[in-house]
Amino acid sequence: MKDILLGVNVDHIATLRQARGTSYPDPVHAASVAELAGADGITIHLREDRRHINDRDVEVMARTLQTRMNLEMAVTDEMLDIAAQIKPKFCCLVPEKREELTTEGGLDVAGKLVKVSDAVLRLHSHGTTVSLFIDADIAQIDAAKATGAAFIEIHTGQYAEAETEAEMHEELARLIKGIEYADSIGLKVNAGHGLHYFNVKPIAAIPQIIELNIGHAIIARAAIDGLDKAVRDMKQLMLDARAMQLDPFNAASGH
Ligand SMILES: CC(=O)[C@@H](O)[C@H](O)COP(=O)(O)O
Ligand SMILES: NCC(=O)COP(=O)(O)O
Repeated sequence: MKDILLGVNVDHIATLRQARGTSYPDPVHAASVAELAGADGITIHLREDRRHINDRDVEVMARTLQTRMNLEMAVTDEMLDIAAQIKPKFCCLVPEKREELTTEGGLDVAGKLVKVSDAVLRLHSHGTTVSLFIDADIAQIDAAKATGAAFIEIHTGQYAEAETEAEMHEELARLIKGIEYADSIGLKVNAGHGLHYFNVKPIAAIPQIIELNIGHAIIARAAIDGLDKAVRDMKQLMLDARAMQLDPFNAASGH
């Protein structure tokens, strides 16, 4: 069974920096620490409002990352122009609303098929591999396939926000159904949003998942225990779940 990869999202190092308008903490430094601790890639979300990651962070990381950049961005001309300059290894197209606290759902690929397909084509033209951040919904998965994107990233937010074990199992079943379907039609599957140290194992145990992108929980843990330990512990939980070939539902029940 293939090892699962960890993409560390360093957005919220930049959130701390923006809180006071200082030059520290630097997400570029955090990315380097995360890579040395075992991150397989670095995810950064350049939002239209630059509330955390800014253009300087993207430009510097494009030159300094030793693993690879996964640039999350909205499907806009501004962001596509930036991606054409930076040429990240990966780009994940995400929905974005200025008023949202964080990403609230998956990209409506089915409803914006021509726009998203054109964006995928433009990103492919400069060698960027594209992932689409979508809900585990068959119509969205079919639409993602139709755009020509190689990857999808399944939104795990509803699973992460489940309040009861029954709800968590229901969400897990929905995610597994979508992930298995996406894999069956030739899409490569990543997952992310809201994952933390106590809910990651059932998701990491799903064999079709290639990579988990995790940010908020790792950066929050880093504030207490340091980023090196926060990354190493998360990666170990993921590798253990995969190596033990855990049943996701048993893992969700704490077995
Ligand atoms: C798409 C997604 O779930 C996250 O990677 C995204 O970055 C969340 O936005 P914030 O980082 O602004 O919370
Ligand atoms: N795409 C998910 C991601 O990069 C990190 O999301 P979160 O762990 O900060 O919720």
